[in-house]
Amino acid sequence: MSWRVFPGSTADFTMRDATSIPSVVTGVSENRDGISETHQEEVYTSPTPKNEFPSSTVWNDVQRGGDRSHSPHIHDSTSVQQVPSDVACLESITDSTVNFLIDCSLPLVVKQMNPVTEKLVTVWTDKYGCLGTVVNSLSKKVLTTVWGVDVCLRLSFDIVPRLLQVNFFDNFGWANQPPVNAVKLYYYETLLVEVPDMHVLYTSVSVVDAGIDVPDQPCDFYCTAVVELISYRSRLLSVNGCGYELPLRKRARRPPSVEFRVFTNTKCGNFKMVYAIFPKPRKDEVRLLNCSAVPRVVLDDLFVCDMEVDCEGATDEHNCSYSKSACPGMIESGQKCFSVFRAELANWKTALSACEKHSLSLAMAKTPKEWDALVSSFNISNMFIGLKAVEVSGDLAPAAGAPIVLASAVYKNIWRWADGTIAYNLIPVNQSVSLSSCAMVVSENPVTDCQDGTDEDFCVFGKCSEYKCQSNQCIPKSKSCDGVFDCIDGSDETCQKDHIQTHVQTTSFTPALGTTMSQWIVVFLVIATAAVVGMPAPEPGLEQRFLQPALVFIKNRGNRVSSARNMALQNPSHFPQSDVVVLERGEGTRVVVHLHGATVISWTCSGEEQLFLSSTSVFDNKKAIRGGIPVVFPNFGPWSLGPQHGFARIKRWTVAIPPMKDKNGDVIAAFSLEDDEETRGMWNFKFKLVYTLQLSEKSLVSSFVVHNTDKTDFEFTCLLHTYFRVPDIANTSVQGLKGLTYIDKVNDGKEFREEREVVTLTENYDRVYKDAPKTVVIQTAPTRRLQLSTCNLPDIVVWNPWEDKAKKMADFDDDGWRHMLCVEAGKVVSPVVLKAGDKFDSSQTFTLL
Ligand SMILES: O=P(O)(O)OC[C@H]1O[C@H](O)[C@H](O)[C@@H](O)[C@@H]1O
Repeated sequence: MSWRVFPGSTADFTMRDATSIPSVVTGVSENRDGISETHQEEVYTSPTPKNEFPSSTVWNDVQRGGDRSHSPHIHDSTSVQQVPSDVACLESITDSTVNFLIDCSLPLVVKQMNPVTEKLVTVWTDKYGCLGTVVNSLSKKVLTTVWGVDVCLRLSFDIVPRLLQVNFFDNFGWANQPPVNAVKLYYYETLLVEVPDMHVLYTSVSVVDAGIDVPDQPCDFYCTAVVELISYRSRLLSVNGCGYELPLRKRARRPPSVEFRVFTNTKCGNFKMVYAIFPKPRKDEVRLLNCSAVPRVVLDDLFVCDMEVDCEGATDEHNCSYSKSACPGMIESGQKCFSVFRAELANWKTALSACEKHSLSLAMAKTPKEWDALVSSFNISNMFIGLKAVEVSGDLAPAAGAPIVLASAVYKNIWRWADGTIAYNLIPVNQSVSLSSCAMVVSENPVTDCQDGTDEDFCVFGKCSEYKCQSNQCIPKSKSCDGVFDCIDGSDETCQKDHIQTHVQTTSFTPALGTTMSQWIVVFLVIATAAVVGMPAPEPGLEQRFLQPALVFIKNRGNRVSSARNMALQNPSHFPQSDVVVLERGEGTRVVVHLHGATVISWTCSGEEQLFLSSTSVFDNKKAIRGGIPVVFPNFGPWSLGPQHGFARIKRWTVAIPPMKDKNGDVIAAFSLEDDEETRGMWNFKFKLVYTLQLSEKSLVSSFVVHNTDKTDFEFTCLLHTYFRVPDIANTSVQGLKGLTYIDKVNDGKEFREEREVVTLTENYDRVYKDAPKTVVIQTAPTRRLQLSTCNLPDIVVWNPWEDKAKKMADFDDDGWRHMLCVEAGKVVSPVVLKAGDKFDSSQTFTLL
């Protein structure tokens, strides 16, 4: 059976409440040949249309990661909408495929086969919001959501099995198949994403095993593909970093599309496919994407910590494991910092101008050694290099058969390194390449001897009389704090002018002094294939070989450093400067506090992040932050007077003591919260909370003090709700709880005695351990242990929602439960009774062992 709705078709579509019970009605439509056919359709009718669509739980699910502030509504359930006469919204429906075109200015109604009942399910959009959702009528699960603003996008699907979650927005989306009971559930599935002309599709596919590995064949893999659809004739699909055949196929049709297919014979577990479509940059352009509107689930998969700057402000490369503190957001190698940009560069000149546009210099190599060092350092087989062009005389011409493809045919030059060695394995300078990037040196110790121009061919540092970024890049003053990221590390938009002024030094980044770059020619080589796994450590002695800033290269999109997942969000530059306070101890040790709830959102110790922060956490200064260390006060758990866990975590705190270093280099800061009309509306007492953080080399002390500033006594419970970041929940444990009585909140609050020395978690876990010892030890990774010492916080809650509950939480990553463990010290079993005028002191100390 196939369907097509023509302009003015007689087929009608009933708007209905998806939560009501469907009835089956017969409808009329026309098939591809224009012949009327009758069909059965599930129609939902509801006398009282609801405002939620289709139900809050499902809607929240769809919302995950998206920043969709307005909530969709459903039309009058009784109204009948017709496809407008001037647009054919619905292209075709076959028994296996629905194709629909969304025009955002018009209401849209389409239909889809219900794969289970094989009856049609009506699909509708919000009238002018261009929202469409396909709901599986049996499971009530949203299968598809389309959302457009002014882009029309065509999507088509094969039959979508119930367990496939598909979230398509106008230019990004994701589909994933969640594992059920840790058993793989595969169908033959195809998703087609059609990409408009002059756009680039970024996509990634990951297959994560659902717990059952075939021996010797671990299933997990992660691939990122950048698919350029320049011409529909081109069959090239650029897929890098995959040791497996990627189930992606480019279709030679117009408009170009990419097919993602999972085969039933795949032995592994669930999969995820994420895509984003962006306009293709012009050839001479390094275009950074405005990632602020891209959901985190998409960002994480496609861009974060892949050693390549994709987003404005380089927010995707902040706080990555490869980046040392000397190179914020950049790759450090040989005492230099590199940023790699994706660009549509055809030749050296466009690379150079693209680099200059970012106030950076094109990196160059002078010797084969530098070349080798860079190749090995970045684990890339081919790159662009800088060479000197020298007039050739006959006897210097390359020997016959030498593996040299020289541009000399064009320029009558031969290419040599600065030390005179002939450069081999080159391709002609005028060879155009379709996909490339440039690396730029943006930070280095000042090369002062270069400034007189006598001894160096290249010098990338000069005076910065303008605005100096924290990354040492020099940009025009007018570009700082103008709402646009110009510094690689985004530091020009933190607007800490005073602070930064004091750091402006006499060196910065301007192109060559003394010698112009035009004396050199850079040849672009195209990467064939390479897999980059993490960031290789620089070779010993590398710095000596880097006499000069190195070179320009293109980089494939390598495997992601999974441990860096989501960590970009824990970088303070993600937030308005007024919202976060940073306790910076140096050497990669710092704490970031969001003033919303005085929530510690990051604690890095020697560069290693200790805290989990959900990538779908909402930062709207209203909702509690999901992760870090929220402060729970004056009530732990559900509260009849106000929100769960009280109001402290959702109030804006004041900075009582800004970050200050003591003589040991430790950093202290304090935050306070006092009662106001809103708090008294829930809990009618006057109070003052003082929350002090002290960051040492290996420890973080959080002291929590409650002052009763009221004339009457009050009672409260409180807790520091720490989310630890763990590579794998399976490898975590808590020691020191043996013999304690615990309240099992997932078992009707019954009490049990903990018999285990080493408490591990294998399921939804929500236990309140009463009267815990002052010290427990938390194993957050096989090689990472922390000690938790408490004072006046006698109870310890151990919590992990596990898979099902995590999925139901809108602000929790689907697989976030694997990567977090909450160990929460508090006073929750019995309340603190605090007399008028009195104070309650408590603290917790985490020390890395
Ligand atoms: O979702 P939230 O309100 O942040 O609460 C998260 C969790 O906090 C604590 O660990 C409680 O013991 C749990 O019962 C609760 O689910």
